[in-house]
Amino acid sequence: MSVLDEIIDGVRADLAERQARVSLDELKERAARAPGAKDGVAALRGEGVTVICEVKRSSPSKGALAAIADPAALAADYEAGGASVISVLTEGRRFGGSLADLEAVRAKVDIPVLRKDFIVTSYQLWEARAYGADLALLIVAALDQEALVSLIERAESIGLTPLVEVHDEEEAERAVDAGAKVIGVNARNLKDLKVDRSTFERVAPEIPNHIVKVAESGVRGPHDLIAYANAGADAVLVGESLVTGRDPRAAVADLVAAGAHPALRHGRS
Ligand SMILES: O=C(O)c1ccccc1NCC(=O)[C@H](O)[C@H](O)COP(=O)(O)O
Repeated sequence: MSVLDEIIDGVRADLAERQARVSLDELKERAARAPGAKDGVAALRGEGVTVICEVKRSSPSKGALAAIADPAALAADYEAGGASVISVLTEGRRFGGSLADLEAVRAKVDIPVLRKDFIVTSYQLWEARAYGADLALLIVAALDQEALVSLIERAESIGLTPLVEVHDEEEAERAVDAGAKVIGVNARNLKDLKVDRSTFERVAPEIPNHIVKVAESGVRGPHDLIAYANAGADAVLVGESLVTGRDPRAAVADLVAAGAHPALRHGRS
């Protein structure tokens, strides 16, 4: 069984437990009371390369990364450093996240918030909206084409911006065909969990320029952001280097400054 399949098995078990406790109607009522969703596409199409900063406690590839007792305080630091979007990993078993993290972050920051999880049903999209997310991750490798199209449509219909994640050229073609407006190319191979930063350079040409291109994983500092930008990234998504660093706010500010450099715009769409 692949790592992705194992993660999704756990996600489905936890999901069944939540569905038994909270009906879809209750979630929809909660979503109706949530603040209106912010425009994820507009937030990611900034002047320079925009930065998505992740609240990430642990991961299948690295195990424990950071305790993060106060995810909202970390998100506030990210926002103060100039982040455009906060990514909150809500998967509990492997990443140590929760919907409570999402809710706390939403209550603290003004910028859009991404629910980063392994979404396989529309119930999870309603959860995302009910707990204040503005964007939701959809992983092409986890979905057949019919489910991908249907979840993109459902997400957009409830105000969420789908960030559609791909790992190779074939998945990029599926994401484009499905109508994605934001596509993330994840450099972390889901089979062996190794990061190969050249994945973005290889896959990005398959994505038309009207679609926002996000380079995900493996950003250790400004030099990696610059390399992704020169390969055509409009945004980068950063987790590990921020949660393990000493000063997340300063680290984000360094990334944002690098992304705002006028010379980079030549490489961008
Ligand atoms: O991080 C992992 O080990 C991982 C394993 C399996 C599926 C997803 C995984 N990570 C989620 C992410 O996509 C990253 O958290 C995100 O791109 C940030 O990457 P990084 O800056 O390298 O932490």
